Amino acid sequence: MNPASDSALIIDNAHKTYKNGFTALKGVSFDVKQGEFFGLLGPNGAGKTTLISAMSGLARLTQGNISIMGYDTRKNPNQCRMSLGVVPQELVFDPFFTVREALQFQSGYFGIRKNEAWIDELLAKLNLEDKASTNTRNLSGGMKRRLMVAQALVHRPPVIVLDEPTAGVDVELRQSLWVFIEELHQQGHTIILTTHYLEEAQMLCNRIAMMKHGELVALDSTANLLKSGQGIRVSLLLSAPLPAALQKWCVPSEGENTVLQLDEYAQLAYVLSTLQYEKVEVKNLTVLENDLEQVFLQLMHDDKKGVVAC
Ligand SMILES: Nc1ncnc2c1ncn2[C@@H]1O[C@H](COP(=O)(O)OP(=O)(O)OP(=O)(O)O)[C@@H](O)[C@H]1O
Repeated sequence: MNPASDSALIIDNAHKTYKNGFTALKGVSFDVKQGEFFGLLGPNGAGKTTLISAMSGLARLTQGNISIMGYDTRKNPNQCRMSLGVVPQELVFDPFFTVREALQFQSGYFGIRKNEAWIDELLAKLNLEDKASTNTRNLSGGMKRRLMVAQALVHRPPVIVLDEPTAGVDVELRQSLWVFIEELHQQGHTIILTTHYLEEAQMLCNRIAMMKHGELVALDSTANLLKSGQGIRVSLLLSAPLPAALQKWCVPSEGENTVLQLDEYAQLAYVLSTLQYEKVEVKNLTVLENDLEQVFLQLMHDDKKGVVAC
């Protein structure tokens, strides 16, 4: 590690234009400190995987620099490779290996010979022990996903990037995966996570970057992003259907409650007086907390950029 750097990752003005002329990254810059649990969020096509590919050396930036644990990806590719473990989105395996062989092969790729103790630990932590001798082509999707996680960790990298690690993983496994990742985080690993499950990002990440069309549109602590959510949401249990005059604020919700998204508290007074006038009784009223999904949707539908504190 470069002792001068306390950053696990520095993205400096990253641009990427693919051969077909499409520009997927338009000058992205941010810094992830060592030990952070960092979220990289954005809708499909925002450029997250392109950025991760550039970190791991699979894609070359058209302009800009990336450094990992103080090492430049172009000047020190080997140190970067050793410092980084990427769990990719795509499930790719050599179908002729068993689970254990795949992990042994991956260890060899990093020049690590005696890795059995750590491989056993990874198999146990990821509930793959009884699949150690199973051929990778005979694993279920969720098991393959767990093997991808194990493969990314064979060299105990200080920086771990997880590109949608819970896609296609059932609830129980998802939870056990997060316990394990949280354990690695507690041990000092830097975790960078992309996910479309925003409640996971809200629960796990200390800081979050949001991307849209190859640009950063927000970068702040999770707490500050939650505070930045505009408007208020109220959940109402009503004695009769919502009057037509209030339908414009109604947002989809589960259960029998009606949820309204309002711009300001003054509108709540109007809602209550309209309900009273229409003789609709309010049996229960709850002001809902902002959640990351709401902030995300606001930012994605907003033309303004919300890039804030680093
Ligand atoms: N090899 C390529 N050649 C041309 N365009 C590409 C290539 N790879 C990706 N793109 C385009 O770059 C954009 C960003 O893609 P990328 O996979 O980085 O997005 P993403 O944020 O990871 O999306 P998702 O959430 O769907 O994984 C998309 O419009 C995609 O079609």
